[in-house]
Amino acid sequence: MVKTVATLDDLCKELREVFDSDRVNIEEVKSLMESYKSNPKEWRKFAKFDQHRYTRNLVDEGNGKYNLMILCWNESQGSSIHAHSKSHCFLKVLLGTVKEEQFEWPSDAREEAEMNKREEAIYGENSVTYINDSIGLHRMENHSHSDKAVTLHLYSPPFRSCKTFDERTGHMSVAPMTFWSKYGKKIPQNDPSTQDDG
Ligand SMILES: O=C(O)CCSS
Ligand SMILES: [Fe+2]
Repeated sequence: MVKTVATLDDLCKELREVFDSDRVNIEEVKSLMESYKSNPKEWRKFAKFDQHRYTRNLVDEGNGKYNLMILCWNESQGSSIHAHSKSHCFLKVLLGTVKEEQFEWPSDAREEAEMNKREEAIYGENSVTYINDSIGLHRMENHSHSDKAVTLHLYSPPFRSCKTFDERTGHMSVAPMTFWSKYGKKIPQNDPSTQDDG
């Protein structure tokens, strides 16, 4: 019997229960996140936008099993192409729409080659998508030129850096995952605790 939740608080509580067991049931987490109908009143205290790049705002550290965070994307802001450090990545759209472009892993790290884009998809409000490294890489973007977007992400286990890739060459770098705010409070950006302490 798939549980449903009515509020963001209920979702946080149910997620803690679900992740109490050691095995992650991907479909169970996806349907739980899908059952929550986005209510800006419940998440706007986490929703901080920045003119320069999308923001990452920690909501819950899930007993150390996952990080739950709210990402805020101004018009046309997007991520780099990235992997998820062998973790599960669940993403729910809370406001607006986001475009996901999925890529193959670069075939050979030694030679420069344009990365293979496999497919792209647009996700609207309340939809949920899932990826992990065995599925591939992706880039997320708020492709709207007029509307903001807000997304809810769950990474399990939490990770503090991830591999990013240059689309033209396949060149890989490692990027630290920092938080713009934690539990609704902005963190001074030179504060080492901005690091994702996953
Ligand atoms: O956590 C990040 O910064 C990547 C957002 S797309 S899953
Ligand atoms: Fe991602």
